[in-house]
Amino acid sequence: MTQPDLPDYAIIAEGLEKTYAGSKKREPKQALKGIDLKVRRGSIFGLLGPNGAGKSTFINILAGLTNKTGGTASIWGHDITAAARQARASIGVVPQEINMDVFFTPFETLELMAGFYGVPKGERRSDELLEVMGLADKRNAYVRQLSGGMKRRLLIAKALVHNPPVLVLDEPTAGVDIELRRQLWEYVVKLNGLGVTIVLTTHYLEEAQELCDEIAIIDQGRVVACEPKHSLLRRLDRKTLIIEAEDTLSAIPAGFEGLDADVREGALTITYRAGQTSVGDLIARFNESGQRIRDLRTEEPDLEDVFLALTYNAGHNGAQEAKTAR
Ligand SMILES: Nc1ncnc2c1ncn2[C@@H]1O[C@H](COP(=O)(O)OP(=O)(O)OP(=O)(O)O)[C@@H](O)[C@H]1O
Repeated sequence: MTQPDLPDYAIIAEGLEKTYAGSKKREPKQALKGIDLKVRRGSIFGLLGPNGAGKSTFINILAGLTNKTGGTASIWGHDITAAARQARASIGVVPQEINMDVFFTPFETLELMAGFYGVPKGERRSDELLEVMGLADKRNAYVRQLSGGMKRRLLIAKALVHNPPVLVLDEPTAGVDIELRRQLWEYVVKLNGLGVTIVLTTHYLEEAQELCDEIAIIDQGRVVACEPKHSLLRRLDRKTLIIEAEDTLSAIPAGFEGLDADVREGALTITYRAGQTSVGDLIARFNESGQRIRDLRTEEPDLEDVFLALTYNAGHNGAQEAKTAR
């Protein structure tokens, strides 16, 4: 602990396992095969993985909705089994589905939820939450009159009524248009600025890349990566150099034998390992070939490339779905 009473990690999972019991018709399913994860306090943590990787199972265990079958987990320093009540009080979960009683107003919805959590009347923050989530002017409207984006914001507010230091968002923007997604993420960043540790699952890898400072990738019930975004992106140690010549190229110039080079749309594209080859060497080779450079640029791998490389298992299409979901 660096500050009194504040844990260094908002969530710690060690060897967390879940096997769903089988039935006559169904084999038991081991959804989590020993998850080790640490979510740093104050971070925006992305939990990524193909469909069926185990993300929802993991979140449901933390939320107290599903029982683990092995390992340990703690939220804000509280063991989810030994100190279940404190652990549950430390986390708010925004579910994938919109599940609200449409006949209540946003204010009533939050008050009811606060009552459910046993928050005394004097300590409730319904109006403050409506303000933070940009819903103050909808305080007394009926939920059924709210737009999709407003409903999602209300769901976030609902998960925050008991003032949890950790907020988990399970695919909060699935099926939401780009403008609304951007708006929702602005609120999430704002909450993080107010000190809330955020864990989110998303299929939109570009957004995870933009928003998250730490990322875990889960595949088939196992963690295949868990590290700061920047080190994850460096993992591939791969860059691409694109050189446009004064004259449009029709073939790979001499000197690039043995390298991963190609001519695309008249430009030379070379993919290389940054640790082994320097841009200077590649440019020198190009000049030696007698060509003159008109323009050049480099491209670095993005989260999608890393995700695909780490979850590339036979029969998996989740990564591909993630790619097409954008
Ligand atoms: N109640 C259940 N009974 C049996 N198997 C289950 C149950 N819930 C989930 N599973 C299985 O456990 C595995 C992990 O599922 P989970 O929903 O945690 O994955 P996910 O990563 O959240 O996927 P998605 O991105 O599609 O939501 C899958 O193979 C799923 O079919």
